[in-house]
Amino acid sequence: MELVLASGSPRRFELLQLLDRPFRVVHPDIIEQQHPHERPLDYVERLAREKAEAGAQLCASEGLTNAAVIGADTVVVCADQVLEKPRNEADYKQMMELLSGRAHQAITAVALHHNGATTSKVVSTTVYFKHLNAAEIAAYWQSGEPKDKAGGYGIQGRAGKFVTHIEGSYLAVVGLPLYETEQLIVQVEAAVAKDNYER
Ligand SMILES: Cc1cn([C@H]2C[C@H](O)[C@@H](COP(=O)(O)OP(=O)(O)OP(=O)(O)O)O2)c(=O)[nH]c1=O
Repeated sequence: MELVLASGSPRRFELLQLLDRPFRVVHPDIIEQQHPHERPLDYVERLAREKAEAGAQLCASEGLTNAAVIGADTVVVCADQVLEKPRNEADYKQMMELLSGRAHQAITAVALHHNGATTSKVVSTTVYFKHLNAAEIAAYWQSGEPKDKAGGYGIQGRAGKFVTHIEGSYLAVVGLPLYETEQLIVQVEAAVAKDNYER
């Protein structure tokens, strides 16, 4: 079984390295569009599963049929609004004004596809932001950090100083919850070992 990360996120690459298992990376391209009335938790989980499954197809097209492929997705949810990557500075500003001085959910789903089946877990973390003034919001955009991050911020970067506390998983906010990811891998490994034993 070969482990594969289906992601272009440098955060997910760095985090997955911490599991000390060799893996390769593929870059599937999927459409990230919430369905009407789709709950945020369901949306994030669907995207993680679609990324893992699209990654498995890419692997299969390269002749790698025994891959265990990881996909993940992160969104921020605040006041019933789903915040993904900001489209531009104005979009970013709206996000920061919404997040300022209140709590929101950072939701990450991780999925693992192996041998035609996909398993997944969703982790929701509550993140509390201090009140942000216009100068702080403008300066943070100039840092370049917000552009490629859900909700327009990176807790692991300069936005760390905006966060008063969290309830949940820090690594899930950054993009890949390691405990849950390891659990999914171990479950698949156990199923493969059982299958080999019974043959
Ligand atoms: C909230 C938050 C998000 N993020 C990042 C994690 C993800 O890379 C990104 C959310 O976008 P995603 O669409 O989940 O992922 P992605 O497009 O970066 O990568 P992939 O190829 O796997 O689809 O936001 C942080 O780095 N720090 C944070 O605090």
